[in-house]
Amino acid sequence: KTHKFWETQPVGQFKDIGDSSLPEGPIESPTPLSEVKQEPYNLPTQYEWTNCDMESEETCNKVYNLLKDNYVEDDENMFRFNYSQEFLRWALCPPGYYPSWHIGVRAKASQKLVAFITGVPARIRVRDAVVKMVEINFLCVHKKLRSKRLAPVMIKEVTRRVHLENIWQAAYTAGVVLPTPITTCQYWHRSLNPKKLIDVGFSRLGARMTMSRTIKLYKLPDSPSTPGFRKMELRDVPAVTRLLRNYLSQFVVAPDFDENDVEHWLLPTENVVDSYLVESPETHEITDFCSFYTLPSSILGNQNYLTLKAAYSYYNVSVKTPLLQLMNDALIVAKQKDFDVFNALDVMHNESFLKELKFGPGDGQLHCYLYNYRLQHALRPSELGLVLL
Ligand SMILES: CCOC(=O)c1cnc2ccc(OC)cc2c1SCCC#N
Repeated sequence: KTHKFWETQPVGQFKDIGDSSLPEGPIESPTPLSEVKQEPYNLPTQYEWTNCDMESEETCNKVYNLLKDNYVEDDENMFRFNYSQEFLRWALCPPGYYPSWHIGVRAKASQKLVAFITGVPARIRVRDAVVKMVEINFLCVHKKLRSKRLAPVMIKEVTRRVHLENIWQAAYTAGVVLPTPITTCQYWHRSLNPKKLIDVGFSRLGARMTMSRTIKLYKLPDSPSTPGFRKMELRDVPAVTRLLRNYLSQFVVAPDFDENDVEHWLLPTENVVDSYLVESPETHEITDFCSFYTLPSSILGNQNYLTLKAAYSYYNVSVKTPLLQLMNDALIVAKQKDFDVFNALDVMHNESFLKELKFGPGDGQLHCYLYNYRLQHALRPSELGLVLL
């Protein structure tokens, strides 16, 4: 397969796989800032660059609608991600973010937003090196402008703006294979509302299974089983940060979260992220943590349902409470909050609970990438401690 654009980029190339003479780490050295291209890349003449101020209700709404109508769909075009406006503000405005990294492409004549790409800063540890990176996300080109080769120039433009801030590495994911994944994850799905998933055509009634038998199979208790299981609060940030940093230290690639990061990424935010912890009733020590984020999807071409309410496993820490029990409690609270499905990737220790908690494997894969950073060989998903939104 020819990757015209990616073969020009400092990423692991397929031809290099297995070449152990190539050292692990940055592929290209930083360029002196004076040598970074100072002016934006050229777009086709009828389009212009525009910075999208995500803290502006009006602009955030335009980005929301572009993504709602044109962002990623599954292979069978049954679903399209429908990130909410509050989710987009959360995902794109973390501590230290750069508004200039929320890049839109506008049609000059109509002033309509026709494409989008974003970067947010992140400190990511790779083995024992903490690297300042950008997390690239939400690359979206309007359905009517596909195959105009807009994506490569958008990727070059966000790269240029990131270089101007002296950042030289990136992390990103894609449903497609590009040079070269550091790992490939599998999606797993746990039905919470099996009737709806069957009605929309995602799930099918098992052989010799009735609908009522299927509903019973996925039934969950009304409340969590772990004593001391409660919502995370602001006062818990120091303890959760310690717990999470220690737990993530076992993975090859993981975020290097500090208390500021934990406060932004993990404090419960309505309709965006839910996080719970276990506080020992005896000692009041915080021993475990689990979290999931809210990412609805539009259901395409179904008369009875418009939206799928999906929860996505985020960061979970099991020290005292078995991960199986902790995640079962996460399923219980997600069901209480009326989610239709709980999704998880086979990253970190997730494989240990997926089958037992009645997750089924999805048919989509998620490939994870680093830009300008070589790993000598691909990782197992269980070695990845990073969840990108
Ligand atoms: C019911 C299980 O499937 C999904 O939750 C879902 C929902 N919306 C999507 C939108 C675009 C899409 O494009 C790959 C996939 C989905 C998926 S499956 C992969 C995500 C997970 N877990």
